Amino acid sequence: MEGVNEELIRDMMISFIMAGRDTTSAAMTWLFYSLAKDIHVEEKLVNEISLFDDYDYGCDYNKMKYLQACLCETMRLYPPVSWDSKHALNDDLLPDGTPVNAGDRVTYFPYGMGRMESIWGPDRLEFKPDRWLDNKPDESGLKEVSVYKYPVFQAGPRVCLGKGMANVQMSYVVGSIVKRFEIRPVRSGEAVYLPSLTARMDGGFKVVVRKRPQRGCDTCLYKKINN
Ligand code: HEM
Repeated sequence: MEGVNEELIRDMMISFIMAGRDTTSAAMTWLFYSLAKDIHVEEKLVNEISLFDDYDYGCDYNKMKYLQACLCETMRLYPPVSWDSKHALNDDLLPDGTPVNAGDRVTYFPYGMGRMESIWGPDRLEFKPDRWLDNKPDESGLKEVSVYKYPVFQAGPRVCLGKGMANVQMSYVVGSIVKRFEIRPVRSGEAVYLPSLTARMDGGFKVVVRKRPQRGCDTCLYKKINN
């Protein structure tokens, strides 16, 4: 492509493919895997999804609290970006006094942080979307968790530019699929998390897909309740 900067094209392709595609597909793979392992969580999610129209999954995704909680919990245990490094240009001092010298590599580790007892408590290794729900009767949101404790999308000035879009995409795809189909793994046993630039499931996720009995959800109870 004459006159077009090849490095720019390369960088944009990396952004499209790695930043925008491999991350969301990895997160959804682990979500389908986690739902198949815990049918109570799956049942609760199907109940919530059946209150919404297909159209709402993308537009009103942040009203679907349990779906958001399932996505957060999946990415806590299986972050699409398991670690990431930066190189210091100049000497610096971290807020806790740790010196960083020019050229040093500093790595943050979402996979490790997602499994730390000091952050998530003794049940840190369990898949429990409820831990994200704010159950105060007057508020219906998700708990506020500092992005510095949960750096799945990075934090600060270089936070993921596609975070909002990723949530819309994943809510739409997961909502549409879970509403219609049951996904069950072909293999039994624990899947293996393969950390890489974007993390994958070893061998992929081979599944059997069955049509789910419909619950008359197209009447969109959510709108009826709220109008
Ligand atoms: C679950 C999905 C996603 C996760 C977990 C995720 C995670 C991350 C992380 C950890 C970074 C920081 C990387 C670094 O500091 O080097 C990042 C950066 C970025 N992400 Fe995402 N991402 C996701 C989806 C997306 C999507 C869908 C897009 C675009 C449509 C996107 C676009 C970007 C871009 C452009 C950056 C670079 C931002 C910068 O350096 O200023 N991401 N993402």
